[in-house]
Formats: sequence, structure tokens, C-alpha cells
Amino acid sequence: MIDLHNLTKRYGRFTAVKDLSFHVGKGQVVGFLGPNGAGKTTTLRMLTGYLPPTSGTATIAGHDIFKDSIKARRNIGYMPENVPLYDDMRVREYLRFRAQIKGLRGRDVRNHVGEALEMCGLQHMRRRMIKTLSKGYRQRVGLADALINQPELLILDEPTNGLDPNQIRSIRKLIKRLGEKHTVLVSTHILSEVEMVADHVVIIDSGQIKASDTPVNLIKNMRAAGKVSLEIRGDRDTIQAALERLEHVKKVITEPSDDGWIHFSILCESGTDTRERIAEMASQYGWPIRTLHRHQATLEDVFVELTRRD
Ligand SMILES: Nc1ncnc2c1ncn2[C@@H]1O[C@H](COP(=O)(O)OP(=O)(O)OP(=O)(O)O)[C@@H](O)[C@H]1O
Repeated sequence: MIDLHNLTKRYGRFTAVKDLSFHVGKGQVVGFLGPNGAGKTTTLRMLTGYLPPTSGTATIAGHDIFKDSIKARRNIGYMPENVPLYDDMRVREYLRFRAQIKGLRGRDVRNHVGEALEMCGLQHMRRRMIKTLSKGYRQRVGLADALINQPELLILDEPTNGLDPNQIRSIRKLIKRLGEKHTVLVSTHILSEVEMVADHVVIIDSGQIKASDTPVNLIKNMRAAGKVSLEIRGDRDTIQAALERLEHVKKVITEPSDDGWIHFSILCESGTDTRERIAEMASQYGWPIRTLHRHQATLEDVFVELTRRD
């Protein structure tokens, strides 16, 4: 559905996106992640034909977005980061207007607007002036607009930006529902969102791809996946040396503590579980344990590991 090949964007001498290549299959929900300034919006704006690339190519449903822009764009519903809306229009009136701009006529306008209102939970708001809507409902109007010509591909730039946790939840449900019928490329900072809705994740930093895989594989392959936290009493150096001798243990880190217990983070080979061995060892030497916990890595850990600056 989407193919990027060495897509590059320079603003003057600054390279915002560098040789970006990835593929999004039909029907996939893909999370597009990266820290502030990574180049997400620049990439999405190029994909939607709003910004010409410096070099490289991108196709949407087989149409080159730059050479065959109109055909490519017919397949796209785009929700930009800050949805521009006409404040003095009513919700349904605005969506009808947008439907007409997108080339719909007659009964199609009414039907498509009705479906988009229903899909986005806006039926009861259809007569409200846009300027009186909360941020969450404004986002929904933006989504309804992106959906209106029933495109195969939805490109959503931070759809949950600035929303409260309840609104985030309802947009997440909506994205999940949209993923049943559409291919979705969604950029967001809310990593738990992506973990729940995406089949595939692309992480970029400084305009370049850092990782591209399923959320499950990303988590499985990361260093923190094998981290165990231990709170124990005894002689620190003796315990540390004993831990370091255990099979599958790669590194033992002493964490700061001021409660008389020694706190260790134990980095193990991914996919191994050393907790039983640690418990056996502690019992053999008579070292009391307060906590022995295997860290469940999240997409947030993957993100931090791949993009942190320190
Ligand atoms: N028109 C422009 N002229 C010059 N530099 C720009 C322009 N637009 C974006 N940039 C720079 O390009 C880089 C990438 O910006 P972009 O908005 O694509 O990042 P982003 O990943 O979407 O960030 P955020 O998560 O903060 O929205 C940033 O350093 C930004 O300052």
C-alpha cells in the first residue's frame, strides 16, 4: 500500500529525513514513532503530497505520490497534527463541505457524511458549531474528514495529541476499529497506544530508521527484555560476584538505595529467566530477599533504548 524508497528531505543544509525506506502492506496498522524533531511530520507530509522530497520516491497503491499525485491522493485520508477546521461551521455542514471538495456529489455526500459521523461518534454533535467543541471532539471531526471519501489508507499525525486519558482511550478504540477496514499509518508519542493497536512499528530518529518490526519482536529483541530487579540483604560484593557467576547473566548493576537493602538490576540474555537460580542461591547462602522481579519490557523501553541521547 505504501512504499518509500530512499526518501530524503533537506531544509537548506539541514537533513530532516534521510534515505528513508519502508513498506506498509494493505490492511496493516503501522505505528510511526520517533522523538520530537525526528522527521515524522516531514515524512507524512511528503507521503500525502504536501511537501516535495529532495530525493527518493514514494508510491501509494502503486501510484507515485509526486508524478501521479492526484491518483495517489485519492487513496489517502490525511489527518494532520493540528487539524485545521472552520470554527464558524457546524459539524455536519463542515463535513458535507469537505466531502464536496473531495469530489463527492448528491446522495454520496449524505451517505458518506452519515457514515463518518457514526464511525467517529459524532452523530449527537452534528449540529454543534465547531468552535464550541472540546479538543477531543475536534480531533474526531478531523478523523471524520479523513474518512469521508472512504480511502483505503489513513495517515494520522499524532491523533491523540493534547487529549486527556479518556479521550485518548476513545480515539484508540476508534483507530482499532478503523484498522479493520483501512490501512493505517499513525504517528504518535503514546507508546502504549501503538502497542495495543499496531501490527508493525517503524521507529525513526534524526530522520533515519532505527527499527522496523512487530511490537512483539521489538520487545523480545531488546536488551531490557531480560532485566531482573533484586532487593537482597548481605555483603554487597559477595552477592554481586555470585550473581555475575550465574549462567545467562550479562551484567549486574547496583542501584542506589537508602533503606538497608541492596538493590541490583541484573541484565540477562534475552529470553532467559534467572529468577529461580537467584532464589536458590540466596537461600543457600541465607541472604534474605525482599523483591525478585522480572522486568516486562514495553515498547517504551524499546523506544528509549533506540533513541536516547545519553
Ligand atoms: N519548514 C522547515 N524548515 C526548516 N526546518 C524544518 C522545517 N520543518 C521541520 N523542520 C525541522 O525538521 C526536523 C524534523 O521535523 P518534523 O516536524 O518532521 O519532526 P517530528 O518528528 O514530526 O517532530 P514532533 O514530534 O515534534 O512533531 C526538525 O528538526 C524541525 O525543526
